[in-house]
Amino acid sequence: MQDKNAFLLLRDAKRIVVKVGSSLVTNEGRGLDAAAIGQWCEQLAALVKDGREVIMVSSGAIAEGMKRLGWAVRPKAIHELQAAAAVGQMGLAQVYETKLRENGIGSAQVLLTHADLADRERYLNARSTLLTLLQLGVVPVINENDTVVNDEIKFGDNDTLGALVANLVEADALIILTDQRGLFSADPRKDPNAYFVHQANAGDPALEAMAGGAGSSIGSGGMITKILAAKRAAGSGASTVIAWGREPQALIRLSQGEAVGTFLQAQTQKNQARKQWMADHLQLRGSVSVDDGAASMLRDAGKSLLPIGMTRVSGDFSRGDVIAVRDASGAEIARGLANYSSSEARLICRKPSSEFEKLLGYIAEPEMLHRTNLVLTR
Ligand SMILES: Nc1ncnc2c1ncn2[C@@H]1O[C@H](COP(=O)(O)OP(=O)(O)O)[C@@H](O)[C@H]1O
Ligand SMILES: N[C@@H](CCC(=O)OP(=O)(O)O)C(=O)O
Repeated sequence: MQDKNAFLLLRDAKRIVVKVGSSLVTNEGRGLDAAAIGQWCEQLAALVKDGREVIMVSSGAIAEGMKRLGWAVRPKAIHELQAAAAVGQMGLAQVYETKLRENGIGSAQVLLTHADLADRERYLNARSTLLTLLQLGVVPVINENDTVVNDEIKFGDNDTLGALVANLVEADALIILTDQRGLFSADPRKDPNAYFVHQANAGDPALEAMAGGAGSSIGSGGMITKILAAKRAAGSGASTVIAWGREPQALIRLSQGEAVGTFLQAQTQKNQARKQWMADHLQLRGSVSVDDGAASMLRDAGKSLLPIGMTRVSGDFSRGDVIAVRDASGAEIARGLANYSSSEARLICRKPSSEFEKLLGYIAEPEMLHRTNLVLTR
């Protein structure tokens, strides 16, 4: 179902992932566009001050590295691209840090690879670090960790990375800023008759037929990766906007519900998507049984599960595995991602968090299952 003016949904978007492409960030490869980055940072800061949580996914490391190394032509050799990314990332992080600080907001650099998100434990680590940063009011600035990935295993374009980050933190919206006003029925660089698409359903196959590849030599994915990113983001309930990065105050205007760019609406609700994801993990790795107090905290008070409320740990599972929670009668009441492995859980079962350090030698989280990582199944 499509809303009459779906952009209005963005007024309630609490957690937003913004993605900017290489051509915008580096002024078509001429060098980091500090003024443009400054304007996005000013808007990100205003959104944080308005109580929103924002994550910036920024490309541009390779293009900026090439500029700094004096390379006019994009190298073909992977190790040279990786070297350029390492050089350029320094500049990228520096500009974001400066511009966000000038607006009174802290920033953090996070470099991710596909392997980080495919591995359950690293996935959970990335997720809790990002959620902690958001809670602290800090803006994470994310890019792919280009120096350690090769062609076969990289995201390649940051549109995909933006969508995976939106999935990871369960964002309400993904805003992709690019060098076009949004999606057209065909590449406007090639087809002067292409018409503008105001809004559509994310995942509509007709959109894939409209979208072409990159229009410039700087960008890498083109419109097709943005359409596929919108489909992927919709999987966890996030709608996507594709808008022109130089549109004045685009982020602020979008957050006020104004129609700027193309809106690709997610068809599933966030909670539903999460439940589905958990339900699909049928192969449970284990379970924990809980006492009546903990069961009621989970079921009735919407709280996390603390080890002190656990009575028994069953199975052999690792941090990040999906496990079931059973009440005193043995019935499953919830499932979620374990913060501790089964052997660690056995050590801290029935214990208060003040004792975790003594028992484990460290403390990861006070909860066995955090509220944001669990769904009630009964
Ligand atoms: N249907 C379409 N609508 C709009 N742009 C399109 C379409 N098909 C292909 N493109 C091209 O996609 C380009 C944007 O993608 P890309 O160059 O990868 O930018 P970015 O660096 O922002 O990711 C546009 O400049 C445009 O030429
Ligand atoms: N990680 C790469 C970005 C890859 C890329 O070109 O992405 P994009 O311009 O968003 O299509 C970099 O920082 O250069």
